[in-house]
Order: sequence, then structure tokens, then C-alpha cells
Amino acid sequence: MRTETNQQVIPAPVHERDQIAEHVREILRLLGEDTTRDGLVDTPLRVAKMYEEMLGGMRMDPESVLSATFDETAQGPVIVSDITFYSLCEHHMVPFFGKAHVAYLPSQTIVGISKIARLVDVFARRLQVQERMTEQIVDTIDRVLKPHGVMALIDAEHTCMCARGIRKPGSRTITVATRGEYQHNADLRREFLQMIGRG
Ligand SMILES: Nc1nc2c(ncn2[C@@H]2O[C@H](COP(=O)(O)OP(=O)(O)OP(=O)(O)O)[C@@H](O)[C@H]2O)c(=O)[nH]1
Ligand SMILES: [Zn+2]
Repeated sequence: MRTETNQQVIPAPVHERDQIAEHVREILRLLGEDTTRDGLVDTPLRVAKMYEEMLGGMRMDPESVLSATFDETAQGPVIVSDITFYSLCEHHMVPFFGKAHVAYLPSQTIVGISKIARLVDVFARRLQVQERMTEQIVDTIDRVLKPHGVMALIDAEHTCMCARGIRKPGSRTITVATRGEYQHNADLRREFLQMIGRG
């Protein structure tokens, strides 16, 4: 049986966009810029729209993203690797970005594979820390699909560590979260790491 639910996206009220733009204009002014010059005149609204896009996941229900589930007897594992994402670090509000790799062991239910990538995006497009994002992905899959196990690995570069502060371009942060059989079975974890080219 195929189940489908509408993805719930709650649009941002228009007046919020205008208010954010106004505050961006004020920041530019405090930074010493002339906000009437050609290149900057539309920047506040552009930035407000950019936040709407990059933080759009805040207004989405992650569980409704895992629609298109199918009853199947597949034993798995199902591995979706190299899901590129862009997120915003909640400490500095600058991007961190990289790849998410997700595996689950189905128990009667599989999900459309694109929905796994959509789920990564829903959590990436928020003010985040990488650890929480990794946990949220496995928790949602665990809750909705009730698989035998689920594992996620995220490998990311944080621009707050590259472009400023400690300034270590190229440094990678790797986070892992597991539930169910992936928590208890080292062979399963090894197989996952091998299949995503990290074994
Ligand atoms: N654990 C974790 N830390 C993060 C993440 N993104 C950014 N950070 C860190 O958040 C910390 C914030 O530390 P603070 O000392 O309050 O901020 P700061 O003075 O700008 O720190 P520096 O980046 O060391 O200059 C920094 O160590 C960042 O590297 C993340 O996803 N997970
Ligand atoms: Zn940061």
C-alpha cells in the first residue's frame, strides 16, 4: 500500500520579510555603508528572501516529508549516500555544508528515496548545530518508518571555522548518529562505512 501526505509548508507572513529587510538595512548602516548606493539598495530585501529560503525548513513538518511509504518485505539495508546540503550554523549564522549519508534497515516499510534527501534538507534549512541535525534525521526516520535500525553520518565544512575565528580551511567535522540495530551491531556500522567509501 502506498501512503502519501501533503508536505506542510507554512509560508512566512509578508510583513516579516519587510521587517527583516528593515533590520538588515540598519545593520548595513551601522557597518558604515551607504544603503542608498546602487549595489546595496535591494540588498536588504535580497537578504530577507535568502533567509526565507535557507531557513525554510523551520516552517516544514519533517514527518510529513517522509510521505510515499510502501509496504515491502525488503530486508535492506537501504543506503542513500552523498546528499549535499547547506545549513546555517546557529552560533554565527554563516553556512556549514557538506554531505549526509543515511542508512536504514526496513521493517515492512520503505520510503521513496528522494524523501530521505528531502528530510536532510528540512533539517539543514534551519539554524543548526551539526550534532543536532544528525540526531534529528535518524530520530525522524526511526519514528515514522519504525525500521530495525537507522544510521546517519554527516561530513561538513564550517565556514565559521574557515573564514573567521580559528581559520582552518579544509578542516572537516564528522558526526554520526545510530538507532536500533546500528547501535548494537558493529558489523552493520562497518558495512555502512564501507558502502559510503569510508571503510
Ligand atoms: N559542536 C558544534 N559547535 C559548533 C558548530 N558550529 C559552530 N560551532 C562552534 O560554536 C562555538 C561557539 O563558540 P564561542 O566561543 O561562543 O564563539 P566564538 O568566540 O566566535 O568562537 P571561535 O569560533 O572559536 O572564534 C565555536 O567553537 C564554533 O566552532 C556545530 O555544528 N557543532
Ligand atoms: Zn559557527
